[in-house]
This record gives sequence, structure tokens and C-alpha cells, in this order.
Amino acid sequence: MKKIDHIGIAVKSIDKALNLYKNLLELEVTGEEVLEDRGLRVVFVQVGETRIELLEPLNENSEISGFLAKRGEGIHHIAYAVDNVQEMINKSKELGIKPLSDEPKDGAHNTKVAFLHPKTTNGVLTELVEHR
Ligand SMILES: C[C@H](C(=O)O)C(=O)SCCNC(=O)CCNC(=O)[C@H](O)C(C)(C)COP(=O)(O)OP(=O)(O)OC[C@H]1O[C@@H](n2cnc3c(N)ncnc32)[C@H](O)[C@@H]1OP(=O)(O)O
Ligand SMILES: [Co+2]
Repeated sequence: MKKIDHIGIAVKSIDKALNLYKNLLELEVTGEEVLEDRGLRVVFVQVGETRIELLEPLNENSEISGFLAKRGEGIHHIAYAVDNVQEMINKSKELGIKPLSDEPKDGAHNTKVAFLHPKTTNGVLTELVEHR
């Protein structure tokens, strides 16, 4: 599978952001999911073969709170669909790219995910996604 799985966008309010994606662009919006561990509310918007992932903080300790405080709303990460996240974590280390965990973690919609540190990926926080 070679495609961009989704583009993550940090927003203050998903409901307000949907004015663009739903009301203007009339894209299909999937059900919301709450990721308590990450402190996030997440909604996906289908765009052809890929998706936009809208990320809203549930609290000030969420995984995107620092980003919103420092940079404001905007593109947060790009996620690539891969066949095996664990293999990609191992391979990234061999290539000098720094994974943020040694093992995959749970992502939205029953996925396994890993992130690569933006300092080792040209300033772009990069996510690897494996659909179960
Ligand atoms: C699960 C779900 C799913 O898809 O299924 C998701 O996407 S969850 C999506 C949300 N979850 C995650 O992102 C989890 C993984 N992310 C992280 O662990 C962290 O956000 C992190 C390690 C990338 C950055 O955390 P940190 O505490 O180091 O934050 P800092 O603010 O100190 O950032 C350190 C340096 O990285 C830069 N930086 C931080 N965040 C980003 C970003 N999103 N894109 C590009 N650069 C970034 C900062 O500007 C700073 O650069 P400088 O030093 O030059 O100022
Ligand atoms: Co994501």
C-alpha cells in the first residue's frame, strides 16, 4: 500500500473547522473518535483515497496542546500507509531517522501507528500507519 493515509491538522474546534470541509467542500465526514490517552478528539474527512484528520485537544495536556500554543492551528503531520509499522520503526533506526517509540502504539480507527521525530524528517512530523 503506497499512499498518504491522512494529513493531520491541529484545530481548536473541529465543529468550527467543519464549516470548510463539510459546508463548503461537501466532503464525507466520518464519526468522531475520542482518544483519551492522547487527550484528543479526532474526526476524519475523506478526500478521494486519502483523508484529512482533524485533531482537537480535550485538555491542556493533550498531544497537540504544545503545538497549538507555539505554532497555532495548522498542518501537524503527514501519515503514510505502511504494511508493517514495526519493520518500519526498525528500518528508520538503521537509516538514522528517529522513531518516537520502539514499538507501534494504538491510533484512531483500529490502527497501529508510530511517529518519526520532525528534527530527523526535514521538519515534518511523520506518522506511519498500519490498518489492522
Ligand atoms: C493517533 C492519531 C492517528 O493518526 O491515528 C494521531 O495522529 S495523534 C497526533 C498527535 N500525536 C503526536 O503527534 C504524537 C507524537 N508527537 C510527539 O511526541 C511530539 O509532538 C513531538 C516529539 C513531535 C514534539 O514534542 P516536544 O515536546 O518535543 O515539542 P517541542 O515543542 O519541544 O518541539 C520540539 C521541536 O519540534 C518541533 N515540532 C513540534 N511539533 C512539530 C510538528 N507537529 N511538526 C513539525 N515540527 C514540530 C518544534 O517546533 C520544536 O522545534 P524547535 O526546537 O526548532 O523549536
Ligand atoms: Co494522525
